[in-house]
Amino acid sequence: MNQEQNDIAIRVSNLSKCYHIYDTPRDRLKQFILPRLHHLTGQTPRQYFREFWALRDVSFEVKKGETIGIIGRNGSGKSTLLQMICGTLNPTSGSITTYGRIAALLELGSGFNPEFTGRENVYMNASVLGLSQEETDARFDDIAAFADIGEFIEQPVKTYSSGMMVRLGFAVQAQVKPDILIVDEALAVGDAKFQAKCFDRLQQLKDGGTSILLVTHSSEQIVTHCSEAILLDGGDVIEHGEPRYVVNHYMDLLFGKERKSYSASAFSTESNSVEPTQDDNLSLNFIDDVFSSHANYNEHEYRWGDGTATILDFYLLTDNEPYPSVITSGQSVVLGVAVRFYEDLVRPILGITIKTKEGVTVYGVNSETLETDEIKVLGSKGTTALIKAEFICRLAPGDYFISLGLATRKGEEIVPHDRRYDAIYLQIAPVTKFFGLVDLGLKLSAQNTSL
Ligand SMILES: Nc1ncnc2c1ncn2[C@@H]1O[C@H](COP(=O)(O)OP(=O)(O)OP(=O)(O)O)[C@@H](O)[C@H]1O
Repeated sequence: MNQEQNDIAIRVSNLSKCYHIYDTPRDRLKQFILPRLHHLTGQTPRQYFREFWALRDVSFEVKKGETIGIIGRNGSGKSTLLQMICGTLNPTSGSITTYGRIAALLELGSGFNPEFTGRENVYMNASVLGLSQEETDARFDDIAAFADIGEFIEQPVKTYSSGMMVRLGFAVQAQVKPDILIVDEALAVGDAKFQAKCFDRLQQLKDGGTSILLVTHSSEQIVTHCSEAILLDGGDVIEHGEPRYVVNHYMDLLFGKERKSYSASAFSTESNSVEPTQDDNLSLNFIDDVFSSHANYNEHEYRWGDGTATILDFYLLTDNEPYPSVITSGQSVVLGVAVRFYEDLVRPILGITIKTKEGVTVYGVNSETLETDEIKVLGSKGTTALIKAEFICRLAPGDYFISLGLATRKGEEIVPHDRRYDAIYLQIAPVTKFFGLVDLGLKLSAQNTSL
């Protein structure tokens, strides 16, 4: 085995899965019988099924100790992919190579026999994973303690709640220290405390060199726990890379209008006579897209939209410091954005969201929720506008990103013109005043009441 192979835990190459869909059970029967008869008669057989490609030409590698998140809408092919990696489903074409012991936490309680007790299932599960009776004896107390389901460990699994099943399943899989651990959405069932315990355990496994494939609908889990993410849609890999970027794309699939590719020309600016404006001692450019030229710009921003209106520039100001490298909690912040409308747009909406670096939304508003009438009347073709947001920064120390979006409504649907996710980076300085996520400005008072 060469060095490169030593580093790899899973290699998936051009993997595809095609299901045969039969409209009626009779078609299935015909498909089974008739080709055999045609074989005897020498006729060309007819096909009685439709092909459905649940996964198409998927390739990626997972290195040792790496955690890769797989995200996608319902039916995008995530479970199909995991089942093929676990060996419970055969690929139509392509190949999978895995190195080391694989443990999988797939569908709820899938590895359990419902008639057996928790204890018996632990032994069965562990033996499937390659542990001897003695090895399981040695680990049993740890497994039971991790699952923390009390006396239920001696009861048949069919009496368990779904949460208990996941607890026991995860406890077994995690205690055998697999080389590869596959977790399919199962953790979503556990309560928050148990989830936190599982993620601690996943971190320990990761530190010990276990590679993890995590399938989840939770973008926060992907951003927090994964080093890379893969977005599946309709059986295709449509994004593979930095988790934050992939998750933003996923959010657009869920909530956005169908993604239109934005071309340079869509965002290119027509030359006109509008001059850069001075505001709060900062110049904003209303002609060229100079957004990315400023200090707080995040080059990993994720941008898309139809380009009929664009966010060309921004400024950020705290206590007269333009584009501050560090902001102190409690300072007032002014954010200005320059927008330009290339078409007539009715009632444009500007949205602003602040997220932690883990992708957790701390705060989000838009001009509709705030009922900002001045923004509603903007949007005439060829015009530009300065939109200003002001707030007191009450964020806890850490790294944050501001996302901006310019959209209009078409009935119930939102039409995104320019979305600039995670486009502006904020660093909040350490403070000793409070701990936690946000400064609520709590005031303490006391009075001596002793007689
Ligand atoms: N045995 C099967 N026969 C035919 N089609 C199938 C079969 N199993 C899955 N599919 C189809 O393949 C597609 C992918 O299914 P899969 O379960 O992998 O999606 P998923 O991304 O895991 O979805 P979810 O988030 O809902 O769990 C779906 O359209 C599903 O209907």
